[in-house]
Amino acid sequence: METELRLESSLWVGNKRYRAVLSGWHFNWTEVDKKNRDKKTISVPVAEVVGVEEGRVEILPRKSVEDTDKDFTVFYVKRSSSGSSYGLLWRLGRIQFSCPSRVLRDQWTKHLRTALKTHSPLRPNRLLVFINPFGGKKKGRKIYHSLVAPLFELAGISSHVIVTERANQARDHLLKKDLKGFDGVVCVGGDGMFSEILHGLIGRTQQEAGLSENDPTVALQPCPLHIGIIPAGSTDCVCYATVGVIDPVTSALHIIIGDSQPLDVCSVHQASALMRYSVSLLGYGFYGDVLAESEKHRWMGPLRYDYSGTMVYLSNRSYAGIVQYLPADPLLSSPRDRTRCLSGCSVLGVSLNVASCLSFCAFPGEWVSVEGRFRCVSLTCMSSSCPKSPLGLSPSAHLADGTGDLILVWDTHPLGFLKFLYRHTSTQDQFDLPFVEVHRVKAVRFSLPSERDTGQEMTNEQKMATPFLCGLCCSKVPAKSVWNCDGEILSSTEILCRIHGQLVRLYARGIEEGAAVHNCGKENDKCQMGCTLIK
Ligand SMILES: CCCCCCCCCCCCC/C=C/[C@@H](O)[C@H](COP(=O)(O)O)NC(=O)CCCCC
Ligand SMILES: Nc1ncnc2c1ncn2[C@@H]1O[C@H](COP(=O)(O)OP(=O)(O)O)[C@@H](O)[C@H]1O
Ligand SMILES: [Ca+2]
Repeated sequence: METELRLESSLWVGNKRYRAVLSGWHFNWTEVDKKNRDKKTISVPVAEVVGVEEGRVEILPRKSVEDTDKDFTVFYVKRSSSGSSYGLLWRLGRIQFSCPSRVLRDQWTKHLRTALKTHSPLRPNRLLVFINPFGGKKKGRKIYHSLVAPLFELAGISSHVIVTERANQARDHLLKKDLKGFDGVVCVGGDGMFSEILHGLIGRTQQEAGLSENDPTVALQPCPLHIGIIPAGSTDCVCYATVGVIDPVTSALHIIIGDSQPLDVCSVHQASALMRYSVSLLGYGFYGDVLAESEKHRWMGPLRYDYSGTMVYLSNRSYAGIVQYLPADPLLSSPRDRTRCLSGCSVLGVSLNVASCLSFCAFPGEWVSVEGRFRCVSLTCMSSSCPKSPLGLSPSAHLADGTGDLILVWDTHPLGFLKFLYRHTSTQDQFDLPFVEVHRVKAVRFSLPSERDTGQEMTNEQKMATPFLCGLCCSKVPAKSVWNCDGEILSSTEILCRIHGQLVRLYARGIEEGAAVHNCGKENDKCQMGCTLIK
């Protein structure tokens, strides 16, 4: 049995005396003062101690060390509300203690360091860091060197940094180079950069396990290395949906303390070839068109999505398609149950087993099939919340339950579609519209109806409702859209998608919410459930 590391003594902070206690999972200190009648204690979980240094140490604005005999400095995670976002910002807290003797100081630093190792086994020692210098507002390098690297250094993490010189360099490195000695891979960039790391690590893991990624029925091997995301992109959806804020310091602290969040991944196949993996948005129709349009305007930076979104909305397109899906167990959860997947969420699941995946061919009866014209067809393994849409594409989706949410938006009047889109920016239910359906699924297949049905002439009504782009200059609606797969355009339209439960792990812990109302009626720190009602 593990022996409890306990240490208790009087310590000084400035000219005030404190009772400091290290016991079990916590380190806390209480001012010993008659005026502190309510005995206000600051308590830090040992797992959230970032580092312990001898002497009086500061790291911001730059590192300074006053090497004294009887002092030690503790750095820890301090939370603050993030204002506009749902999650909490993490900042580096610092406290400098003075001991009556050097012996006691050494005892404190030794005990705290041992406790750290015992209580957070997943803390990384060595990281491989990829920086995309062109992501988002092109600030990746600056963000890493000024905000993240000093924290890694403080925590004793050594990192090998690669600033990418081309697209797919990070993916290729992970597929081919020696990864021995690394505990995790960090990407500094956006969802596209994350996707490179995802493909590199999943591919490498399957190669080493001798599994074929091209076979959609194969049970893929989970990746051993953790992934950390330092947000420096345009949408930063994966970071937002797993941490709750877009903040490099918060993300760096999650990496340092070795937080671990499993994540579902969707594999996308065409015939018997793997096309790509997706974790956030796999979208056909509106989201595919927005991505295709936005690629022409990359020079605009993150604003390209706002511009292209407006243009594509005004082009008023819908597309014919056949969607088949394998529903998940409705007794376990539903995309409309108004729960949210928050830190400590208990809605977990495993991957679709091989037999039920094969049953797509063998037992078509389990699959549901719908056909018609759609504004958009989207599949997401997580909420896909992002700063544009704080509750996301599917607010009750779960990060690690082995399912995805399929959102079908049938063709509708332009104002109806605008209402649907607009609801993503507030807490209004975007699924509570007559032309929208949402299904929790384990697999999806998309195909096109026969050719003569797709190149339809525009009706006069459609022409009137289409004041820009194709409506004014063309007489045909484009026959097909493209798939937006986490920000990459897929080269095929007809695809088979399968959700793999918990295929990768991130240095994150899900969204920590400030003042939330829980299903169990208890407050945040007492709730055992993890899931809360939508605010
Ligand atoms: C009238 C107001 C309309 C607001 C619509 C809001 C809907 C927003 C949902 C966004 C979901 C985003 C899911 C994430 C997608 C990213 O993977 C992808 C690539 O990101 P990056 O690598 O950072 O460039 N981003 C997009 O495809 C952008 C979609 C924007 C749609 C308007
Ligand atoms: N050095 C580079 N030059 C050009 N493209 C790159 C480079 N490094 C990464 N990329 C690619 O840039 C794309 C977008 O990167 P990302 O970091 O997601 O930024 P954004 O969120 O602005 O799209 C990714 O698909 C990635 O493959
Ligand atoms: Ca999921």
